[in-house]
Amino acid sequence: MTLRLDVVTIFPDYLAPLELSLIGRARREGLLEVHVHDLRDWTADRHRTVDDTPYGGGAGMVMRPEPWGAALDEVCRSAPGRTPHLVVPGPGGDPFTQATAHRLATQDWLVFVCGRYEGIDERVFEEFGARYPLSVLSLGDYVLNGGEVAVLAMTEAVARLVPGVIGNEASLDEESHTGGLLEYPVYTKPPVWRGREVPPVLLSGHHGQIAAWRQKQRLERTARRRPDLLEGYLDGQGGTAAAEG
Ligand SMILES: Nc1ncccc1[N+](=O)[O-]
Repeated sequence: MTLRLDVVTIFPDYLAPLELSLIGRARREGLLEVHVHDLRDWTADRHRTVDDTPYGGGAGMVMRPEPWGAALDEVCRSAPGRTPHLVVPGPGGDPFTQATAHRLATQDWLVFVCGRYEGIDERVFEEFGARYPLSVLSLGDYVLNGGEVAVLAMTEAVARLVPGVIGNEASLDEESHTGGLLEYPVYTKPPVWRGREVPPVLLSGHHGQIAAWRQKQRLERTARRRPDLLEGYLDGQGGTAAAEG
């Protein structure tokens, strides 16, 4: 079944890049179905108000529950036979990792809820979290002004895992975070550039030596930049990988 993505946002133009390149072609080829909705279409007042002052005081504005309720009631019923998995990007969410991307890529329908301002009235999450699977996910420990940028990142990470979306599936196997290590350095022509040579092993034609060199590079690079990942990888390998060097 084609993966369907719906996005509800007050800045639909922010999601225009989903029309381009990888995602755009996948949509045209029917591998993906993407619908972007303007939350303001579900407001009832002349000013199309989506926010209001926070109960309990404090700075900023909170997104009102009524427009979200009306929007998600309609959007979550727009694909009979499918169950929507709601995804709420937010700085307080569970970490969005490559494993998360793989998990979401197995769903057949993701509905992204893009909050702005200081967030969305909590009762929206209670209401829809009681009816559908709902995940609050974060790209990282920093604060963006809203969920749209995160949705672009998450949809790209998920969509490229859908079979057929990227031409060369083999390249998915050796990327960063596949298998728990960072990727090895890559080189192409010319063999010498500004006096800098390509590592000779890569020109040797010895595939076993090349694979060993690449694995060593992945371990060294991960140890240097992401020791946290290395720990997880070694646990998975029973801690022998480091000993092998
Ligand atoms: N970090 C974030 N800040 C605001 C909205 C969403 C976010 N995120 O990472 O998904």
